[in-house]
Amino acid sequence: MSAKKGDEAVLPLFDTRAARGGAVHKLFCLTILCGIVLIWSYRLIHIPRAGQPGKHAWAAMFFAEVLFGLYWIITQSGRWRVVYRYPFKDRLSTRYEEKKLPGVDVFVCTADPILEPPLLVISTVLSVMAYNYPSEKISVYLSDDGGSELTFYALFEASRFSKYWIPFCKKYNVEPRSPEVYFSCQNTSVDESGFVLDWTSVKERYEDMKSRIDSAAGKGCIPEDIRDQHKGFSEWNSKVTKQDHHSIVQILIDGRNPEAIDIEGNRLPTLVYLSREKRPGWPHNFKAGSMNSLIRVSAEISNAPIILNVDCDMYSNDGDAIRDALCFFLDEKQGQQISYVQYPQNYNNTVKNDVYANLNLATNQIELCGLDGFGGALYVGTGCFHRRESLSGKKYSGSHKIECHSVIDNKEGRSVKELEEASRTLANCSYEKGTQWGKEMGLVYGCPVEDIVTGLAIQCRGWKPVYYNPSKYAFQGVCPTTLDISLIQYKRWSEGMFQVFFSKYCPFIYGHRKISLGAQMGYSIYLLWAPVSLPTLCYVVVPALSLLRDIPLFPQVSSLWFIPFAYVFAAKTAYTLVEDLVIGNTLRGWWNLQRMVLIRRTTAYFFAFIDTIITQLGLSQTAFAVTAKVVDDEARKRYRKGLIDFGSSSIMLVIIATVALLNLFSLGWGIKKALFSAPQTLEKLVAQLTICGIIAMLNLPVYEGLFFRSDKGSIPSSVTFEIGMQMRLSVTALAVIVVLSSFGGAFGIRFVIDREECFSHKVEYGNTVHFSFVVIKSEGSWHYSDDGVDLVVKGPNGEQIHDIRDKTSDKHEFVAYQQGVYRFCFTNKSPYHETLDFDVHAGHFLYHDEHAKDEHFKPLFEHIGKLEEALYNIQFEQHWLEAQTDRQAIVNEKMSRGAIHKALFESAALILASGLQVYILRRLFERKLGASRV
Ligand SMILES: O=c1ccn([C@@H]2O[C@H](COP(=O)(O)OP(=O)(O)O[C@H]3O[C@H](CO)[C@@H](O)[C@H](O)[C@H]3O)[C@@H](O)[C@H]2O)c(=O)[nH]1
Ligand SMILES: [Mn+2]
Repeated sequence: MSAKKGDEAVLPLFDTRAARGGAVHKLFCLTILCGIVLIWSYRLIHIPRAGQPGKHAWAAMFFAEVLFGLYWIITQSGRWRVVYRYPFKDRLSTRYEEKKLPGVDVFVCTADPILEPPLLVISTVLSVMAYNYPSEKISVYLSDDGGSELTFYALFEASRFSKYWIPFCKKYNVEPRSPEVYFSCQNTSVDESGFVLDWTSVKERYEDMKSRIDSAAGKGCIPEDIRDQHKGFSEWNSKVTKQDHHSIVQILIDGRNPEAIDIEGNRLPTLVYLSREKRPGWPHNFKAGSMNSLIRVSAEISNAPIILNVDCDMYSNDGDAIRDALCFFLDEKQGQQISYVQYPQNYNNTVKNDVYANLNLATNQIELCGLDGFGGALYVGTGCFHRRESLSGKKYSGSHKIECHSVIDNKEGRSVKELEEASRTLANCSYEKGTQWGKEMGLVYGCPVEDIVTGLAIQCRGWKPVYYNPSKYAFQGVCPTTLDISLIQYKRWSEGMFQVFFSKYCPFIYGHRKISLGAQMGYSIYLLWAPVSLPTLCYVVVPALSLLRDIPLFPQVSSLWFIPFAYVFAAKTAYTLVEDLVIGNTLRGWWNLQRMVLIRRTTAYFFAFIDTIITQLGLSQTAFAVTAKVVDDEARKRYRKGLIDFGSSSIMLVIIATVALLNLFSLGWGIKKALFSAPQTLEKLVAQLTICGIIAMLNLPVYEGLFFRSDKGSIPSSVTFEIGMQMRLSVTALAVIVVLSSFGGAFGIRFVIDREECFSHKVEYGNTVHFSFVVIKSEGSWHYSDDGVDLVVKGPNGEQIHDIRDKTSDKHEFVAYQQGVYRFCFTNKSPYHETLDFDVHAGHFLYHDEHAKDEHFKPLFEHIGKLEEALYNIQFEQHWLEAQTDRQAIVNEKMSRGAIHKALFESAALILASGLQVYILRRLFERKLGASRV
């Protein structure tokens, strides 16, 4: 070793390499940028002139495209200078003896014994206790914001089980070191008899422990005989509640004690339970508050220079991760400036094709590396190694060598009792009063994404963070397995991040001259999630609505202007697709990701946007809704099957369903138009049709959830109901009718009638025939009358079915008991020519059918039937409204203005309706949050 030492010392402990292919990528970006600029130009050059319809829709599209374009520019920072990190832990081992390695304090945070079951928590704790690292240098701290005796009990059990678990892990180098995960995998094909014996006995112990914890959880109390085994249990009495209790600090294993050893006689890591004081009226600042207490308490007890922070569900998946991370901190040249080493968030419960897009492949493998390239590696709250100095608020000042002290036995230091006493004070509510904690020291308070903002603050103090994404996951956690949970999580993130953008920590201001422009932009990729909801909503609503009203918003296909639109869309899509496939996604996984992006943007981000504005106005405060880590068995099964769990009737579902149905209807409508009108019309509407078509395809599972599924994860009928009630315009019905019957023979015509005019319509046996008419205008513009027309309907044999007299509008329906040609004859008795709008529609109504006997389908068909009827009413009403407006327009001699006003009115109504919806949604949503608030 001594011979090699000389040249070893100069070799770096890690390497940073830039990704290949940079130049080609930059060129590609340039072409997209050109496309975007051309799109903007098109919008500016072709603004509809006064009098042309669709001005507002045009403005909305321009607004959306400008925001999309700008956001796209910002996101390029994540791909501009991608770097990868390579630590060399072999060099570390040769350079540092075990004794010389620094101590590591591991913080595990938990907040709720129901959402985060104690068994999950202790599995994480056990996994970090079992690192391939000198045990006496590891101290594990569990912060329990739930203040739960059960969690304490589980940790107490874990402290005993660790005596078997740690030596077992190290002896056979088992992975992963979470006992729960390890034993749930089938992994005993090794026929070393010694191993099998050990495996069996450790597993038995584990199962025993599990059943004791489970039974305590079931009973809701800790058995007396166990309570007597540790003094810590006396901390709990009837007065202790989650929101109101004194600080509890219990050192369960004192690593300095030479007697704290495992069954093989090796030292054990220190293990500490902490539940900081909580009092009503004292803000506890969620996870940030918990981390800051941990920083102080651990400083008192072990004060290791390196801190590893994991969430309670993020177990260690690689026994060597500490050594990898140390390569960065201990590197002679660059190590001293490094503040933290962040690992990506990976999950062990993702499913094939990833329905909720939890994998974040592109983020983990590219974007975060891109940020790292600009010196802006994010701190994402878990799986992060910190330098204690930088986390506690110290500025980078040039020399920060990590002290590697050896362990002192407790005989020389303070007693466990003294340490616990001292620590308790540090975890009291009042301790931080008048200090810089939460501001300049520790994690930053006041934001639901304490991690991101703290990382930014650390960077702005001159430190250089590192993002390291090893091929073997260092940590694995639990990702959301229902749509609700996932959207609530994304809402917290996007809201928290948008708040940062508005606060003094806005990277462009706070980071000005402190971090590079690339890093400032990189942060903004995430900080601006919430506002991206606005252009997205424009794009999923406006083209569809305009299609319904035959207003083209895009250049026609034969125009050169069509090219930039098509290019930008195709290039971007192809790029993300290829990228995703290259980094290991499947085609369906990518497709699911597109759907989730759409859903997140139109719901979670949108609500986050609204809530941020409200918070900015000082009207409310944001809470931290803890992500549930467990769901019931049925929900788990649906998740495994890849079925979207729409779950409870969250208000977000109303938006999801509305967007889905609106686009489906517009698509149907557009196709119908395309089939029955001149090709030029089609050419103008191709782009909108495509947009609606893609959105409809993305939403296939939503339609399934609305109409075809009946399990608990399907969309509850209250959502459909809410759409109907709140939107007035029952999009649900519209969609269904288009799909089921619009091709079956709907017929709408506007014509001028002098005296008499007849129409024939062929009808199948058993069809229900709906018809309606509206008198739009009379010929002379000065003449405004309520003169009506007569309508006589006759069947194939000349029998009279309806006789309507002197009406300006009417609608009826009848069932055709005979197949053949039905005649509709209008008579105009007034001396003027009248313009008439006439609609007839013969549908094969499913709910009239006898064969719908299957109990399973019957409710569905009834539902559809009702919807169909509802649609017809709406269509009729729309016609009537239109006719009224046109009539008005004639009177005013301002036809076009009238149309614009109408559009305005319609959009205003829609916005109003959505506003109302949002309000109700918010209230509901808040109640939902309230339920899981900590
Ligand atoms: O009052 C609280 C609330 C939460 N937590 C803990 O914080 C962690 C993260 O909470 P979780 O509900 O799992 O949030 P996620 O959305 O999964 O968390 C991501 O995003 C958060 C910021 O929004 C970060 O704090 C997390 O570290 C990061 O993993 C969990 O261990 C909780 O126990 C507390 O300790 N105290
Ligand atoms: Mn989590």
